[in-house]
Amino acid sequence: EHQAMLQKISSCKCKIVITLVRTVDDLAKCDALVIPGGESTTIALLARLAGLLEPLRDFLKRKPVWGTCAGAILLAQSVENTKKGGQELLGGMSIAIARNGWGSQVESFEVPLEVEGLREPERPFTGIFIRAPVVLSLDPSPSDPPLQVIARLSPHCLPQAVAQDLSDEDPTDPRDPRTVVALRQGLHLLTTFHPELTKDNRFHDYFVHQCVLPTLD
Ligand SMILES: NC(=O)CC[C@H](N)C(=O)O
Repeated sequence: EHQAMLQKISSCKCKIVITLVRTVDDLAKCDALVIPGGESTTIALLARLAGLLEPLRDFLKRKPVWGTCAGAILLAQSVENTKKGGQELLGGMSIAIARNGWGSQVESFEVPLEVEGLREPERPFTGIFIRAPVVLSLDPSPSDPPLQVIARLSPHCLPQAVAQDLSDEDPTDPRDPRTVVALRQGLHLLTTFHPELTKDNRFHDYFVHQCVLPTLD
C-alpha cells in the first residue's frame, strides 16, 4: 500500500524508486525508509533474523524514516504492553508508546484529523486506527532534535471507547500525550494510524517533500 501511494506522487522533482527491504543490501540502496504496519514483534524478529537490527539503527542516525502503526512502535525508545519476552525496538524518536493502546481489532476506528503542514490543510485527513499504539510520553533530552506534534485526536470526534479511555483524566486536555497521533523529530516521521489505507496520498507527499527531499539537496 505504501508503495502504491508513493508511486502516485507526481509533483516530485526526483524519480521515486521503491525497494522492498528484506536484506542489508536492500537497505543500503535506500535514501529513506518506510516501516509499515503489521505486527511490531514479528517485524523485529524478522529484522533480527535478517541481521537488519543494527543496520536499521544505524540508518536511523543518518536518513529519514517513517513508521506507521507497528512501524511507529519500533521507532519509540520504550514500549509497554509487549508480548511475553518483551519487544526489541530500533529507537530514533524520544517517546514511550504502548502497543494496542485503544484495544483489539474490533475496536478499530476512523476519525478525521487536522494535520499541520499537509497540502490543503483545511481538508481533514482520515486517520485509520487498527490495534493502534498510544503515545504515553514525549521525552526528548536537551541534546535531541525537538519533537514536533503534527496531529492529535480531537476530543470532539472520538469513538466512545477511546473517549472513555481518555476520560480517566481530562479528555479535553490538549497536552495529554495519548492524543498525539503524528509526530516529527529530526528527519523522522511517526504516525500511529495508517495513511496508506486511504486514497489520500498527502502524508506520503509530506514525507517525501518535508523529510526526504531536503536530505538529498
Ligand atoms: N495496525 C498495526 O500495525 C498494529 C500494530 C500491532 N498492534 C503491534 O503491536 O505491532
